[in-house]
Amino acid sequence: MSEIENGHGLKRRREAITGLGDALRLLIEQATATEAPTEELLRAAELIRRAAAPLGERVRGRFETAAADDLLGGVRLYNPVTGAGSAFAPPLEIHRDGDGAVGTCTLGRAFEGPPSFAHGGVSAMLLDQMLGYAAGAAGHPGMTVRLDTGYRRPVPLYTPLRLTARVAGIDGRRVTVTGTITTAAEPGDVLVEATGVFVALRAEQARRLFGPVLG
Ligand SMILES: CCCCCCCCCCCCCC(=O)SCCNC(=O)CCNC(=O)[C@H](O)C(C)(C)COP(=O)(O)OP(=O)(O)OC[C@H]1O[C@@H](n2cnc3c(N)ncnc32)[C@H](O)[C@@H]1OP(=O)(O)O
Repeated sequence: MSEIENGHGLKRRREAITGLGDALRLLIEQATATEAPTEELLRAAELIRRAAAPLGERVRGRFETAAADDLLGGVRLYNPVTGAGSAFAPPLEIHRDGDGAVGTCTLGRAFEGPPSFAHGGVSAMLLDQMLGYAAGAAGHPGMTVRLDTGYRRPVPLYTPLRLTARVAGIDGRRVTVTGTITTAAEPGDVLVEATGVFVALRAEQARRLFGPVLG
């Protein structure tokens, strides 16, 4: 019997995944910001390789969902933007807000593009997720077919950010969603704005793209 077949086991595993994600994010932040002696870097690399080895002993294949995830219930612990278990995710926390969505996150050194500011691709990634969430929350989930981003001011690192998204229009299978990034302290001062187009998949497209995953 799988160790997570009862509810308690699942809760414990999700907490463990979140704990591992937190540790990995700390590692990435420290490893990116460090000016420690070279010997320390060599020692850390060896320790990290040793820590990674047992995790690699049982892994899932490309089309297998994580045992702790609930794909149809929207639980994606390794999503690279929102996933608590993802070393790569800030993670961005998103909530519904009226007819739209609001998100919060703080970006560390690993997301740096121009010195002391976020990489533009990172802003686009955050907004893609925000806009996709707002489309889904409005009952029109789809895949991104277009994402236009306008960079008005650089996005500062180590600063709490606020992101917004709301559906601007629906045209058949196409949903247009707009969104912004500001700092939490100055929500009226838009740093990045985006407009995305999301397309609802036809049944045949969903089968072709996700059949191997959904089974
Ligand atoms: C609380 C609930 C929460 C929910 C949470 C969810 C969070 C999830 C957040 C996830 C967020 C992250 C999300 C991600 O990261 S999604 C990952 C990134 N996106 C992709 O990989 C999508 C790749 N594209 C495709 O596979 C195809 O284009 C698909 C299959 C989507 C459509 O197939 P196809 O291309 O063959 O099209 P169609 O014949 O079916 O027709 C479709 C309609 O769309 C129009 N069209 C096409 N392209 C464009 C374009 N560039 N600009 C404007 N319109 C375009 C097209 O003209 C047609 O319109 P119409 O002629 O019918 O009027």
